[in-house]
Amino acid sequence: MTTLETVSEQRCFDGVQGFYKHPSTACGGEMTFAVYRPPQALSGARRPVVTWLAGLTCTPETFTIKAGAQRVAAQLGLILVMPDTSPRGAGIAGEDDSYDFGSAAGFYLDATQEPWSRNYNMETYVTRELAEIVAANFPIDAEAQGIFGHSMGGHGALTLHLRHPERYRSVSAFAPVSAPMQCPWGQKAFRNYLGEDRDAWRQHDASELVRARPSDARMLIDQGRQDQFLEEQLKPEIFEAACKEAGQPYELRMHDGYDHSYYFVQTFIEDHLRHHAAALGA
Ligand SMILES: N[C@@H](CCC(=O)N[C@@H](CS)C(=O)NCC(=O)O)C(=O)O
Repeated sequence: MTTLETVSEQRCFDGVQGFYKHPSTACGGEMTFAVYRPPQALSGARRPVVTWLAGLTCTPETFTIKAGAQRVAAQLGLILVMPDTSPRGAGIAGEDDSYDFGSAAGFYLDATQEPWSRNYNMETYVTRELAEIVAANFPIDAEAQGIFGHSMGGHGALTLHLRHPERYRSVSAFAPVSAPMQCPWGQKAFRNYLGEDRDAWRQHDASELVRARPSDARMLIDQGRQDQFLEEQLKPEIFEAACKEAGQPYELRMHDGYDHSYYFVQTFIEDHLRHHAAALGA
């Protein structure tokens, strides 16, 4: 049984916002994550849980502090889980050199290439190791789990839902990296974590995955039209075309004036929380 250390716990909208750390087998070192427990969960009642995957440069604190999600999660009785965006301090040469690869850029996949494969196993970490730790330590309803995220984390939410539809029944994303094989962020990450095999890349590209195995869940995606990464990195039109072709239920909402920041995320976070609560029967 993994030992969980409480870093901090604070009252928030009659629930508890906590930060925790634990030794991780998947990531070969200590990992930190955050959990918000709504008031309904404090008496031990099992509640639906939604995991938030953050983007490049983020930590478990980013969404926790900037998205303003706790007020509505408290109303809806949703437990929120905020993992880190990569292993930390793995000791791999170059891991801290760039903002879009290595530390804070784990891309929610298991690396197959040395030296990254020793620590950078964020898919196993999020979907198995952390999921088990959360289930053992917090009153989640294991049959009611969803996933959402922003940018690199939007990519993670779409791909982890499509790869594990039985675990994550509801899904949504803000400004996701929608076709990573066709953008610089994705190509850099896939080349270094997965090598040159394009078939391996396809298993982690939402636009490729949705064509191969669409899900029954309706995907909610929000995207700002003034997002500085829209054309070069995010490419929602490729994912939209793939969803149409595959018959994947989805709603892509384009918003005038919004950029890539957490001001955009906090504007629409309530819609996403309600989307998950409705899908999970909260
Ligand atoms: N720092 C990068 C941009 C990184 C970035 O925009 N990260 C997004 C996710 S992809 C984010 O949420 N950053 C944290 C924040 O806004 O607090 C740059 O200089 O271009």
